[in-house]
Amino acid sequence: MTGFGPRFRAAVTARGRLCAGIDPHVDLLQSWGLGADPAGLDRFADICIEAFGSVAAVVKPQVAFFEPFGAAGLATLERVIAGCRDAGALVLADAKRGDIGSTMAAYARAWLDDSSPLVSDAVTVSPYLGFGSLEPALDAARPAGRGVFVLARTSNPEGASVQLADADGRSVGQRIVDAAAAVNTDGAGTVGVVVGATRAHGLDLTALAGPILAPGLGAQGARAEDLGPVFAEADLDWLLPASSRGVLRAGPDIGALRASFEAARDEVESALS
Ligand SMILES: O=C(O)c1cc(=O)[nH]c(=O)n1[C@@H]1O[C@H](COP(=O)(O)O)[C@@H](O)[C@H]1O
Repeated sequence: MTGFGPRFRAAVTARGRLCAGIDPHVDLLQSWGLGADPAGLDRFADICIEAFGSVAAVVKPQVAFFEPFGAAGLATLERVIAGCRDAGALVLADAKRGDIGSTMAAYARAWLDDSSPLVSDAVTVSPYLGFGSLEPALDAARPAGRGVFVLARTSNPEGASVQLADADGRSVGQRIVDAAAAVNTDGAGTVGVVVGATRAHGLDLTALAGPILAPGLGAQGARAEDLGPVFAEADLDWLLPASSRGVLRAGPDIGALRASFEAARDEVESALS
């Protein structure tokens, strides 16, 4: 089985470096003329699958926006995942899971195991219970060629108080990056990190050898031209900037939505070239 790293690299080489976030905020549903109900969510999902599935290297459904609809929301999320994967996109489930190892194993089954209707190509995880607690997710991801994206330096201003804290001479965020790099020495690129595009992060990412998800483009204020300076020291072939609302605001017309994604992706590619 090809590791997640090579699968990621092939996808971004073919389709470009922009992750399409699928975040069905209630105000977006309303501005698309849809109800904030299961039928509206379903229509939003269909439009996103159609607009992004065949053009984006990676799509990232934000699980939190499906959960308020209960079983119906999860059924829609299953369709988003399967529909986008069928259309050739890698699906990164933005679930930000994290728990003690035995519970982490259940999260790994949910998001990374073929037996689950939610199986995705990768999932976001939180390392707050210690990087080692993520081991069951890494063990599930590795043999399946799937990936795990670990929060390191998030795009929100509040992240600094924890992520920049000193941990024996390195920041907490740097320790997460270094732990990810140690796993990736096997060349599979199983572990990615999440580093917001919104500000200087102060991390040394040079040894990572895995993907860098960089949310914050668009609605949170980061621009394509910020990416070069913010990630000056990183290997830009691993960079995956992400935008959700900034692109989604162009809906509900499928053509306009896809054009908005493609314009943002082209801006990223020309800024990084
Ligand atoms: O893991 C993430 O994707 C993530 C990490 C981070 O540091 N910041 C961040 O905004 N995100 C997610 O990325 C998306 C950003 O959405 P927009 O601000 O609408 O582009 C949301 O789904 C966030 O939960």
